[in-house]
Amino acid sequence: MRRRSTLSKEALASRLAALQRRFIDQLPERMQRLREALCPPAGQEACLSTARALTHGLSGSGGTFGFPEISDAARALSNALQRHDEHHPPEAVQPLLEALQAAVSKALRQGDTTPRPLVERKASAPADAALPVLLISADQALAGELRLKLGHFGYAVRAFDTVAAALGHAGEDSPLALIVDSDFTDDEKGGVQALTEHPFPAPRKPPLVFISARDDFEARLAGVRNGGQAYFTRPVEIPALAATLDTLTERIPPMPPRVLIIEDDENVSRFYAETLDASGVVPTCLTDPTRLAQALSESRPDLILMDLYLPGCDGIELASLIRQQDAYVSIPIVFLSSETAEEQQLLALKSGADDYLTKPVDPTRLVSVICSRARRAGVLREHIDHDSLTGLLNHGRLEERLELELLRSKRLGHPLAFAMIDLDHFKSVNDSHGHAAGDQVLRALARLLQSRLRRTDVAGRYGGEEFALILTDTDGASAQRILEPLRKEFAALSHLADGASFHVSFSCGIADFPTHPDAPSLATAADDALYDAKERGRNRIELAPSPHARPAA
Ligand SMILES: Nc1nc2c(ncn2[C@@H]2O[C@H](COP(=O)(O)OP(=O)(O)OP(=O)(O)O)[C@@H](O)[C@H]2O)c(=O)[nH]1
Repeated sequence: MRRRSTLSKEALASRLAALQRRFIDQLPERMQRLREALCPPAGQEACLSTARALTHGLSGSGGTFGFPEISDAARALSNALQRHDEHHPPEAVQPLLEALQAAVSKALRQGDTTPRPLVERKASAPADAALPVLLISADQALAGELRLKLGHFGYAVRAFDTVAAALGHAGEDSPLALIVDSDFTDDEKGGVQALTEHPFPAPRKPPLVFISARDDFEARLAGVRNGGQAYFTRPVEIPALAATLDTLTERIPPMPPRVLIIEDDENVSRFYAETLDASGVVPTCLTDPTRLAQALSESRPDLILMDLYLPGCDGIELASLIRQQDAYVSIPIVFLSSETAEEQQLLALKSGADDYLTKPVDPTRLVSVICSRARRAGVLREHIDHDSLTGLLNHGRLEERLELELLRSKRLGHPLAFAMIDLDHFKSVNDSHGHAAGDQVLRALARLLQSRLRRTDVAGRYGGEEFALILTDTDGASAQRILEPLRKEFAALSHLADGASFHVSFSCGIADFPTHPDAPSLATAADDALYDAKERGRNRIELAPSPHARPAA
């Protein structure tokens, strides 16, 4: 599995130091422009709008780069320039300009101030390591079922019937998760509490998952109070439990949250980007608000971090513009500004913003506000965008992704393959083994697709027993070669229902870009190829011919 590389503390410090250096290097030129705007050479007029923009920029960025005196002096000058005629600076401007110059000169002398403290990224569990799990349950049947079925998902379950027995072995097993089957009755409570009250006999206390026959408020609350990070009611849905274990053990690392930074000062924007990047967030910077639509559709952010003052329009207008589009109604927007007036902050929040950070923002606060909001928004979006049975992208989102990936392929001149997969004789699977067994088959295929495809590929549930795949940078023939082993592996997979074992196969149709130039023609061609695969006997993959190919004589 590919992972994002972790930026070391030293590497981040050196990148931030470089940005700070750039900020310092630009100070003389910024001051020169400010002087020209406020005290123009004889025969020229002052230009207060330019001076306001320059002082505003300095007040926002000074503190960010460790020079709060520059921010304070620039803000004082900026305030003095408000409500004055464009070409007539107030008399008080000279001492304020000199105070700013003094702060700037001090920064230039100071030169190499160290950047602020950084936040370290959390290490995650290795992707392919064996995953020991401890189970505490007095129910032998449940223990046997979990051992067998979680074993299919790569977990080695070791079961104990009491907390004391499990704790006795936890030191040697170093489990990555602990599953406790409990009904939180008075008898048992002592045992469950022992988990939280006694030091865990391993270097790291593993995440705790409760399984219970109870689904009432008191039992769920007891689960939370005893440190449970997940709660399942019996009968346990094993794939859902396995998916939760995957997340808690970080076997499948969560997608890093994406943040779009809209800030016209490139230096400041890069500072936020570097700080967030070091905390596991994927930042995209936008300095020109007129390119907002493209940035939103390409970066698909979980959160927008936006300056309140931007060239051409202000942040409040931009937030309203974003909120007026259905697709972006739920994206959290956090404003950043050196504006401390409460009235202005309230206005920003009224326009649809979710939070307001005052510049200069301490990097630790920036990371904590942005990461927690972006992660929660990401989880919410995962639920909205994904099919609840298989966890794959739903039909609507898959179509959006196809449009987006096509745009990218066109721009880069790369091929793209679109594949449609349909389970064979699935009606008879449901009829013979029951709908629940049919659902298990759908999940098994989804899991196989997720585990075998590259992270850049996209898998979705197109409809009932139909799936679709987008394989980027891949032509049709290569896609066929990639999917052939998957087809064989799936057909060889044994499914179990009521003690009986059975097999299911799938048929697949593939079409590619640029042979088929747009989303509708790709989908139609892949669907036709799928129909051919069914006609030719099922359990096979067909590649759509080029629409320009001459039919065989
Ligand atoms: N278990 C389960 N079955 C589903 C789901 N969605 C659709 N199906 C079933 O999938 C079956 C599709 O049947 P058909 O379209 O007749 O096709 P088929 O039996 O797969 O036959 P071929 O596609 O021709 O090989 C129907 O019985 C649907 O009820 C689902 O979410 N769960």
